[in-house]
Amino acid sequence: NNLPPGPPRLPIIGNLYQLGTKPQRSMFKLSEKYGSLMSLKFGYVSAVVASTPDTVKDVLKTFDVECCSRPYMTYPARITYNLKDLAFSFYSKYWREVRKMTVVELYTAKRVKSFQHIRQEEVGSFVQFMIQSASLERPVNLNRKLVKLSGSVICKVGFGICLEGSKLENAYEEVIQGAMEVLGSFAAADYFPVVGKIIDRITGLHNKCEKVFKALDSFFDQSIQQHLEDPSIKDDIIDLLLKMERGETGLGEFQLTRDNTKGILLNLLIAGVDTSGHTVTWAMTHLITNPRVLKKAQAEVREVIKNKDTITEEDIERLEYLKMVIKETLRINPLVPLLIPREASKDIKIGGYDIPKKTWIYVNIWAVHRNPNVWKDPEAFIPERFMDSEIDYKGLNFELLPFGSGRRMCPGLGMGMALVHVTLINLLYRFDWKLPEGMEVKDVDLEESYGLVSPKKTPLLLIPVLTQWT
Ligand code: HEM
Repeated sequence: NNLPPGPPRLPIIGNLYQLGTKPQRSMFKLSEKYGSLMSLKFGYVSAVVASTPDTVKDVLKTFDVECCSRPYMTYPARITYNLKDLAFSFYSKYWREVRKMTVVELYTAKRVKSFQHIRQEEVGSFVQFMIQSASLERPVNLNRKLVKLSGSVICKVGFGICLEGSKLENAYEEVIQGAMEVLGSFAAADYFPVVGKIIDRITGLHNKCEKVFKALDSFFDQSIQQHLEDPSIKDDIIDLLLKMERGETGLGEFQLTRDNTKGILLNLLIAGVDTSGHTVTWAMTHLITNPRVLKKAQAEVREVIKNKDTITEEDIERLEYLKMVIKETLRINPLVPLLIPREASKDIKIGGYDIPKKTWIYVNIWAVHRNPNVWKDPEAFIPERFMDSEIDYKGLNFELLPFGSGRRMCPGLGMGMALVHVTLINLLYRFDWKLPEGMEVKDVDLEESYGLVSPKKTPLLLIPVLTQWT
């Protein structure tokens, strides 16, 4: 075969030793030397990595059908009730039915709009918390508070229950973060048959997966039980899934079981929570370290919103600079830097190279978003680069793909971005921000941690300051 070039590999482990703790960065560096389509070997798994807009376009557009399945991954399979979900299941009739159903039930613009009052309510309580912290001049851990905010919204939208008082209330952060680590891990079990499972037991990955699975499972049981006991909770996604289980309505040719219901719910919880919350944390991190941008964004928000008591999602449209700030945040810190791995479902040829069937395909959008041929001074946070630019994140511009593109593109874009915008508007409109005593801008680090998502590694601590707009 004429495979894409790649770095030399060690016997047995292949290139695994080169991934380090931040695979997106290591792969980016390697691609600068070995090319925009690069071969890697992880144990017995052959993989390719696409790292530039052109090669990514080949994978996500030209060969979307051939590249949109997912490989079988041991721990995602366990957490998703053996691939009964949307994000990790193979490209199949089942996936198509679940995607169609969840898009209609949750992700259309109309549905997203219908959940506006929930976002409004939850952001309202979040603002109240900030006001208290501001009056006590107490630093707030924004990572934690923002993930909790998106968790509260998702619990109400998807599960019809309050996060507070639920089985996840106290373990919430730990469970979601653990799930992301397990889902994004380069697990030995996937690359070394038999012995890999033993390695994962030694490293603790197996146990972590079991712990996370049990916590999530009992949360799903609780939400489902609540629906079964209280007939007044109806017309939400759980209600529909339960009707499908009972055969009152169908999902194509499929008869749903409780595991299908839980698998589908899992995506909603996991995909919806970390992503939106951490995107706002990254935006605030870049704003506090770029006072010029913070000032400009605040001035715009305050000018447009003026003295309105309630900030609505209709206000977003008029906030041109804020939208650029968010785009720039998603460019520098795409929350899912390698997307979710794909697998070639047949032999294909990309850029003259052979990609054999069953090859795992990684799309390194972290690298795409730093491509020097597209982005001048790529590490600098400059929202103005989007001024007079057509580039958007909706999957049509292969230079900016925080939500992916093609058949597997994130269906939750609208829901996620509505929360990101409305939260950020509130934070900028109502408060000024300062660093905790003794800290300076240069002390705020920009290091990300790696899992399926890449949040800021050390929490962002900021003190909200009351203003005339609070
Ligand atoms: C800022 C917020 C978000 C970002 C940056 C984001 C990003 C992504 C990315 C990059 C993917 C993988 C696409 C691929 O593999 O090609 C994805 C998949 C997915 N996302 Fe999102 N997401 C966000 C919010 C949400 C929300 C709020 C939900 C649901 C409530 C959601 C549900 C999903 C699902 C179900 C998938 C799997 C789709 C499939 O494989 O068919 N996402 N997301």
